[in-house]
Amino acid sequence: MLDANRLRIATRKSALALWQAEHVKTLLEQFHPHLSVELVPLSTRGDQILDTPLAKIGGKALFVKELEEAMLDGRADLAVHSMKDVPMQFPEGLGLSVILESGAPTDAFVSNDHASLDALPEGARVGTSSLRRGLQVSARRPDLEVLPLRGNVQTRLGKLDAGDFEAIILATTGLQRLQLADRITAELTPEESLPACGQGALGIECRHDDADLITLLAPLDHIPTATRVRAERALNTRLDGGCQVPIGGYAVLENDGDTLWLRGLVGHPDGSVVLRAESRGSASEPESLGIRVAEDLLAQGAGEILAEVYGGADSE
Ligand SMILES: NCc1[nH]cc(CCC(=O)O)c1CC(=O)O
Repeated sequence: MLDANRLRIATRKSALALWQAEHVKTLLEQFHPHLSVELVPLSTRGDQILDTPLAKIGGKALFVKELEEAMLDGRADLAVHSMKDVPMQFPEGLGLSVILESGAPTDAFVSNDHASLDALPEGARVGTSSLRRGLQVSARRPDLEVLPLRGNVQTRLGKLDAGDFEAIILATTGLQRLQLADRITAELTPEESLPACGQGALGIECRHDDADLITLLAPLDHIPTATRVRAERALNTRLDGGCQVPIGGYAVLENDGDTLWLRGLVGHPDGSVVLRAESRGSASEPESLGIRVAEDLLAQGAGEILAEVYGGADSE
């Protein structure tokens, strides 16, 4: 932190990224009225390459590299990330300092003509580039045609409205944050679409050695969300999951926050195999619960499915 009264948030320029950065700015200025927080909008390589499947261009790290460089060379103090997009490893000197209270963790079914996934006509086209979403759609409705859909939230809705698809699947919270909740036709239950690890939650990345900044960020930390996300990320890490993977992980707190219930899923991208595991454990040890559920999935053959997806250039 160069200046005790001024903080700079590195952010991508998409509407969702800007909303998230503004949200953190508002919270920080509420907790610390003397602070002035500004946004530093940056273009990332990921934003510039829109037509190639993410798995082929090196995954979601492409969306954070420029932000991380800005923090490392002192052009910015912090960056706000959707926890489901944050890689497990951080560059030397950077780390996750806090996890904010989660929005809705679910996926949303969005269609202009059809009320639900089950109500789609045979052969209908469903847009999503998420292997996790696609495989769950295909497993439930093998007759549907799951097609790639990339771009920011508005671009994806535009392609639906243009008639490219009968329905698309998006994150509920992304639509809510952009004041587009009225586009949600039906919120998918975790049984219909198990969310991604960390979905709905925001995290803040900054330099490890920036002790003053870490003190300022502390009031934004939300322990129940952090607990949930730690279990989900431990599951993902034990499965050796990168970002673009056919893995779901979703934990909820029970018993006044004493117990965590974690459900995990790994599937073949075409939906022909779906492995599920779940377990409950102490909320004081989220990582061991995540590892346990991951090992249950591995015992069922998750490793073979994931090796095929990572190794197979023709998986997308
Ligand atoms: N993949 C892009 C992305 N990253 C985070 C969100 C939504 C916000 C969140 O889940 O925290 C979205 C949009 C989407 O998946 O529809």
